Formats: sequence, structure tokens, C-alpha cells
Amino acid sequence: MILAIDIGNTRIKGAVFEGYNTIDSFVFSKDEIQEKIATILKKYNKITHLAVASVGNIEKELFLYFENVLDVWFVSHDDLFPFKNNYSTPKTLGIDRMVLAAGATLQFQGQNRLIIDAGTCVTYDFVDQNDIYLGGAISPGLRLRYESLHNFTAKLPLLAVESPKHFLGDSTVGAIHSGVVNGLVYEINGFVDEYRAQYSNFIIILTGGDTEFLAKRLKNTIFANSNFLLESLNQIFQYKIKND
Ligand SMILES: Nc1ncnc2c1ncn2[C@@H]1O[C@H](COP(=O)(O)OP(=O)(O)OP(=O)(O)O)[C@@H](O)[C@H]1O
Ligand SMILES: CC(C)(CO)[C@@H](O)C(=O)NCCC(=O)O
Ligand SMILES: [K+]
Repeated sequence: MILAIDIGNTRIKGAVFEGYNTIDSFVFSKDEIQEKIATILKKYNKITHLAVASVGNIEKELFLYFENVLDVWFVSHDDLFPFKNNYSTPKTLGIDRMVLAAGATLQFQGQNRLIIDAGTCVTYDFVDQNDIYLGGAISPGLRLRYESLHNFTAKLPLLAVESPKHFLGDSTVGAIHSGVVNGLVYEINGFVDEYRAQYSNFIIILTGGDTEFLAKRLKNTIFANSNFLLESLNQIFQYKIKND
């Protein structure tokens, strides 16, 4: 069994896998992480490996602490990935994006794949049918858009994510919800249309903290899976032990 952990910029998520099956999943806060891991290890005493993918700033020591009982692996740029990386700055490519691209490559063979991760940031990653990673885009996430409007203006209130009642915002609150939510939905649909126009035979995966909120507002050809990053982390772990 393996415990996979995804350290994002907002939240820390984890899941226990047995082979390719998800057994359990969790959300952690930074200050309870060791305690929580210890509890999980007690509950699932067949866990032998800890796989960590991090783009946040967290001390590695928090996890290395478990090295005497587990094999601890931090995914890094030096690991073996199942795609050829054509990003022109491969060293600065986010590990989360590399893990997503790896998961999509392994899971959807011989197809063009677009992975959209709607988290703190929205990232778009494209791996073509020849398993070449081409890059994509980074834009502000849903929550970040609400916070930016508030933080960088004098008059705009901080609102919680909410479905806009109308396309035409007829109040400050209505205009913000329309701008943020409809704006992001238009963005994603626009990117999807553009990729579709340029490539055929492809699969679109939507993941991240805003998956559910966005999926029902987007064109329905998108495969929504909020656990795709953790599942991909497990997939690349399985790939690594097969190829080591
Ligand atoms: N409990 C929650 N706390 C914070 N954000 C949440 C929560 N539930 C849903 N969200 C939504 O999730 C988004 C953040 O996504 P997520 O938690 O995947 O980010 P993350 O952990 O920073 O991951 P990444 O850095 O990979 O984007 C926010 O835009 C927010 O609207
Ligand atoms: C874009 C984020 C913040 C998304 O989590 C992360 O993938 C990251 O820090 N990326 C580094 C820059 C890049 O991917 O080119
Ligand atoms: K993200």
C-alpha cells in the first residue's frame, strides 16, 4: 500500500492506494500533518511507501521523519516520466503539472490529452498522442480571482464563491460573481474550443478543488475527476517501481 500526498498552494491532500485502487482519502492542514500521517499508518499497517508531490512550501523533514518505517519518495524533476518534455524551461515546470501529465499519459494511451487543474491557479497541460508534453497555460484560480478583486481595490468586497444569478450583473455583488465565475467558465470553454480546433482525438480531464463547481457549468465533453492528481501520483509510483 502507498500513501500519496499532494501539497498544493492552498491545501494538502492525501490518499491511500492498494495497487490501482483508492482505499481512503484525506485533507490535511499543515500543523496536523505528522499526527494525521501517524494515524493513517496505524489504521493501514500495510502502507510501505509515502509518495509526496509538492509545489507548496513545506519542510521535507515533516515527511522524512517517517523514513525509519516507510520508503519516502519526493517526486522531482530528476524522476523518470512517461513523456518527452518539450517545455522550454523544464526545470521550472511545476511538479503537480508533471504528475498530471504523467497520469494522463499512462491512463489514456495514444490520444491527445488536455488536463485542466482548477486549484489555487488554473493550469492547462497538453500531452500529445506521441507522448510529448507541449506545455499549456497558467491563470488565476476561482478563489484567487475573488481575493484579487478585493485585495487590489478599495471598494470591492471579498465574496465567497457563488453561482451568478444572471449573466448581466446588475449590482456590485452580481457583477463580481458574473465576472469571476462566468469569466472562468468562458476561459475554460474558450481554451477547450481552441485545442479542439487544432487537435483531434483527445480527452479532456478536469481536476482540482473547483472541479465539481465548474464541471456542471462547462461543456459536457469533459471528464471530471477531483482525485486525478493523487491517482496520477500513484500511477507514476507504479510506473517507477516497474521501471526501476
Ligand atoms: N475547503 C476548501 N478550502 C479552500 N479551497 C477550497 C475548499 N474547497 C474547495 N475549494 C476551492 O478549491 C480551490 C483551491 O483548489 P485546491 O484545493 O485544489 O488548491 P491547492 O491545494 O492549492 O492545489 P494546487 O496548488 O494544486 O492548485 C479554490 O479556488 C476554492 O474555490
Ligand atoms: C502553477 C502552479 C502554482 C500550479 O499549482 C505550479 O504548477 C507551479 O508552481 N508551477 C511552476 C511554473 C510552471 O509550471 O511553469
Ligand atoms: K492547480
